[in-house]
Amino acid sequence: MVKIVYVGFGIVSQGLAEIILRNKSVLPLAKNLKIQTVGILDIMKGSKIDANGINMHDVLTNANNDDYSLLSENILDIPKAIQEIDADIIIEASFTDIKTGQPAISHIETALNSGKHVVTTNKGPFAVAHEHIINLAKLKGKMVAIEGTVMSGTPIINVLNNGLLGSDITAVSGIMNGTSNYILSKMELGMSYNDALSQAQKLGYAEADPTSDVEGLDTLAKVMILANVVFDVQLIQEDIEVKGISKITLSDVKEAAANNKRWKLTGSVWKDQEGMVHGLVCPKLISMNDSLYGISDATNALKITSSILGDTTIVGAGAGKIETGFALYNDIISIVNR
Ligand SMILES: NC(=O)C1=CN([C@@H]2O[C@H](COP(=O)(O)OP(=O)(O)OC[C@H]3O[C@@H](n4cnc5c(N)ncnc54)[C@H](OP(=O)(O)O)[C@@H]3O)[C@@H](O)[C@H]2O)C=CC1
Ligand SMILES: N[C@@H](CC=O)C(=O)O
Repeated sequence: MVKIVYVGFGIVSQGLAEIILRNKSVLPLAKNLKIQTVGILDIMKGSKIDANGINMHDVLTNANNDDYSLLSENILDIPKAIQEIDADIIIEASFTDIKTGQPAISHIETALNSGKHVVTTNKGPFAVAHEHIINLAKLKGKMVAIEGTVMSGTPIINVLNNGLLGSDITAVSGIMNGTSNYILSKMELGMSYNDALSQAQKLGYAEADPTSDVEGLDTLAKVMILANVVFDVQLIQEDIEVKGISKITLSDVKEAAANNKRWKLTGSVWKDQEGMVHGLVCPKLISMNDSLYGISDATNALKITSSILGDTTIVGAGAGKIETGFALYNDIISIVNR
């Protein structure tokens, strides 16, 4: 039995819960182990702890009607609850704060210090405190899995950490925010910026504060995570030029289309000839012959440049409930199978 606890029970956590229920709580490829949810800790929606297992079918059925009355415990000290609960894995899916990484950093530290593994989609901690958390996990002999922090359920962190080990990567660049790509794609069809943004919110792609998506901060967080994962370098936010898509108008999009081009919000991280690592976030006009041209809606695409393989491009889901829930699910299986 693998006992899990959700910290933050929003879209992504509910996506994971749905996948687990679909598979009748049995983990495939993991010796048919059962997953049992022993806690849900959400500061706004409410909490519930049950050492015998929470009935997730009922919780999710209610959540689909925006009813969280089953989460009837009012737990305000989330780190204390994480510390005290008897569980194997903490699912950290509270909101991303790219400036401080909090409160997620304290959730993760508490989980590791109290002997629990962590799987998370929260970008803040790994944009600003990657080395600290990985070192703490090593010290405690626990695992921290972060596949969903970049490109949701599309494997990229695992590819960088395993599949491309030793390939001498020099750059990673592309589209890494689903919301802004969705907005720009819909604007190409004539939809207004505001209508496209509210659709992206309804579909579960946007951050709790979507300013982060449209002003490029979410892409910045991913650029900083990639700098840590690929180059082992902690970039400073203030050193990275960041420009979002909020100033791109319908007429800009039409004009680009008339010239067979498309606007895309791009992020890049690369190592220069002196070995210095740089990051950049900005919208770019993409031509028809560029592989990013056909990447539409919430799909993302990242080109990894390495001296051994040249360019390796990964295309796939960049955001969404089930897509991101899957990243957590996959990380849980990896931990159980290790
Ligand atoms: N949605 C997506 O496609 C993706 C999301 N992510 C990341 O995954 C995480 C979760 O995203 P998502 O589910 O969409 O976001 P949601 O806003 O839907 O869910 C986050 C939940 O955490 C709750 N919460 C806020 N603060 C705390 C806290 N201190 N302790 C416990 N719970 C808290 C929120 O309450 P309330 O809303 O009531 O304030 C909300 O229920 C975010 O960090 C996001 O950046 C990563 C990849 C893709
Ligand atoms: N808000 C983000 C969610 C995934 O990281 C996005 O739109 O890409």
